Amino acid sequence: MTAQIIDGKALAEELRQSFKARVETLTAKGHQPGLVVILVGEDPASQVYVKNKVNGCLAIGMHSEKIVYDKDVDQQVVLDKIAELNADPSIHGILVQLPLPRHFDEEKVLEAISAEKDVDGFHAENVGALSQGSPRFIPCTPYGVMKMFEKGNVDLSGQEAVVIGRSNIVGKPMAMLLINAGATVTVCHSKTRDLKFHTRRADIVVAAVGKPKFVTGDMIKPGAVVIDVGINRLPDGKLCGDVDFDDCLAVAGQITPVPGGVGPMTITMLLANTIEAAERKAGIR
Ligand SMILES: Nc1nc(=O)c2c([nH]1)NC[C@@H]1CN(c3ccc(C(=O)N[C@@H](CCC(=O)O)C(=O)O)cc3)C=[N+]21
Ligand SMILES: [Mg+2]
Repeated sequence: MTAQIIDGKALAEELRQSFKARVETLTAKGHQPGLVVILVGEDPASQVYVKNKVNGCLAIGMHSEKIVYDKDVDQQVVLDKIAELNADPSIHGILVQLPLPRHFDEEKVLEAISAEKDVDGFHAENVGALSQGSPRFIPCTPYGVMKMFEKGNVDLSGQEAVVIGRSNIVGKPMAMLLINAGATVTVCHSKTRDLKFHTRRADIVVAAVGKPKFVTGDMIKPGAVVIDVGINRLPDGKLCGDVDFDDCLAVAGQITPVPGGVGPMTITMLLANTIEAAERKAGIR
């Protein structure tokens, strides 16, 4: 048996094409969607992601700009910029690229972003709305994964789902979305005693651990859907996920690749959230 591959890159492109008309309508009404990405420091991987985000916006007619600060910048400078962007009617989405340098209070920075412009969905108000089952902005990576389930015709209701990783960015919101969709959800993490016991009985496994090729074929139930959220840079410069793709390919029913899986979908859902923010402001939804 060979798993069906869920092509995130193709789905991302399909969705981005469908966004163009919405952007055009908004622009004609004087509400061209605008996203600002704030980057602190010069981490090369972050620079690539930020460039992909800005270019993804521009390619479908949105406005986008990045603001780059030196890694030693005073936190107050960033907070003042966020306040300015909160008040700027031409900007609908604000994203502060994580992680921030150590002298930053990450929570304070994220809470400074207006909840209406928090296209990452990391603001406490938006986290609360999601956990109550009435999301306003869904965090981009888990949102992208949900779209991939849709594309792969994965019916989540009643399914056993295991999320590996409990981060605020991926694991927790992913678990919330799966619960809201009717799955029975187990969240595993570094303290989990017998990980394989859990993953072996799962119909759906979402890996967000940050360890290259961590999930192997023997951990997977035959036919399961395996979603790889990991982005690990190997010493040879190659990108690799948290899933041992070649090993799981023979066991899984459906699987996502890295690159070309969840990553492109993350950026696509960032565009979707920014467009949605502009539509709300324009009174379209
Ligand atoms: N506030 C904030 N929001 C984020 O959404 C956020 C963040 N901070 N910090 C970093 C992570 C990481 N992230 C990625 C997005 C796209 C790809 C992506 O497009 N990956 C391509 C490959 C890109 C490459 O070649 O490096 C792929 O998987 O095919 C990867 C990683 C968003 N993040
Ligand atoms: Mg963890």
